[in-house]
Amino acid sequence: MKPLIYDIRLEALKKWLEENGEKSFRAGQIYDWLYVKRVSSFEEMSNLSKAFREKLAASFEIRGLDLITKQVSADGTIKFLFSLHDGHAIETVIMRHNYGNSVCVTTQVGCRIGCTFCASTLGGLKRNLTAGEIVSQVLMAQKALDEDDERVSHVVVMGIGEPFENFEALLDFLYIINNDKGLNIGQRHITVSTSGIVPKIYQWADDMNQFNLAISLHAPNTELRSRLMPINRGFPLKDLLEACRYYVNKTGRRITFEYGLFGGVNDSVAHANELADLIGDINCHVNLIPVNYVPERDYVRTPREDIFEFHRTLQKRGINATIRREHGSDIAAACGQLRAQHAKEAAR
Ligand SMILES: C[S@@+](CC[C@H](N)C(=O)[O-])C[C@H]1O[C@@H](n2cnc3c(N)ncnc32)[C@H](O)[C@@H]1O
Ligand code: SF4
Repeated sequence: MKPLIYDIRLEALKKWLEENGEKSFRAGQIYDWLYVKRVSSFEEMSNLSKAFREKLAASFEIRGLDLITKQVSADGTIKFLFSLHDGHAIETVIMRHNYGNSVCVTTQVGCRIGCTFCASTLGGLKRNLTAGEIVSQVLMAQKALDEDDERVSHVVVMGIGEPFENFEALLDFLYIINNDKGLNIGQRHITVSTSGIVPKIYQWADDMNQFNLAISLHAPNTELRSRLMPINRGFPLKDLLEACRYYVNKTGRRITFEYGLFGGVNDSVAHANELADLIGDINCHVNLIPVNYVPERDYVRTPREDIFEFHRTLQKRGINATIRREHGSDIAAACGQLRAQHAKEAAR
């Protein structure tokens, strides 16, 4: 099968052009058609010769994603369920903030990490997405925002899948959306979230130090974390935090810890104090996430007052923390939930 044109970094496209007897500056023109004018066929690239367009079409696909369904929430959140060329379904979300529009992208069809609270992992991992399939999600979101003359200003890699398990495609994706000849989304406006693949955190700190990093922490001690996230057995909390300290020291940047509040599991004042003891020496921000209900999982919500109490405890201990604003809470909000619902309906 031909690769997607959206899979290709600008430098790689220049190289391909040179190897195919074309001028490398054409790469910038192609990027402009793809990411600025956002055409959906090679024929529309009118400043390229017909023969050249045919050559491109013979080597690359320019296919977008097929929309299966779209849910629009009262707060403006839009959740898309897209179908890939092989029929797999993935989710992409646009969230509206006062500072801009952020898009949450999927990196894998499913996930093999097996966190006990997450809908994305219910059917295991089917396959990795290519860089172009991840880029296409941002493009589809941008095309939807074009209708309101708005732009995608931020990207969060927090959709279905573990991005650090699809590392090469992730890096290609990031370079493509960051390129100033294309979508030009600033590195500091892009956040990647990982469940804690420790060796990749070191690599990230060394090579990708202008992009934001978030860690799904969810527990203040290693026993509880192993119960919630089986990855903690392979990469225990102590090693994970050492990698986080390395990131902060190496980059001089703050790291984000995501901490889901699961009722009666990890949400007491004692847990908040234990968390403060654990991360108190790290330049960090804690994002408290009230658990999204997933029917297949039996976690329940922490009562509102207890969420505030947990937050206050962290703040009193000098930990920078916020409670995540809930986007689209009136629609299937938990990541992977729309896809899981779709799979159930298809099986009926
Ligand atoms: C779906 S994951 C994708 C990125 C990466 N695999 C990770 O775990 O960080 C994005 C975030 O959603 C959180 N999450 C997953 N299921 C959730 C649920 N039911 N309620 C609240 N947060 C959830 C994860 O812990 C993680 O912080
Ligand atoms: S939270 Fe992240 S790593 Fe864990 S199962 Fe869900 S997608 Fe995978």
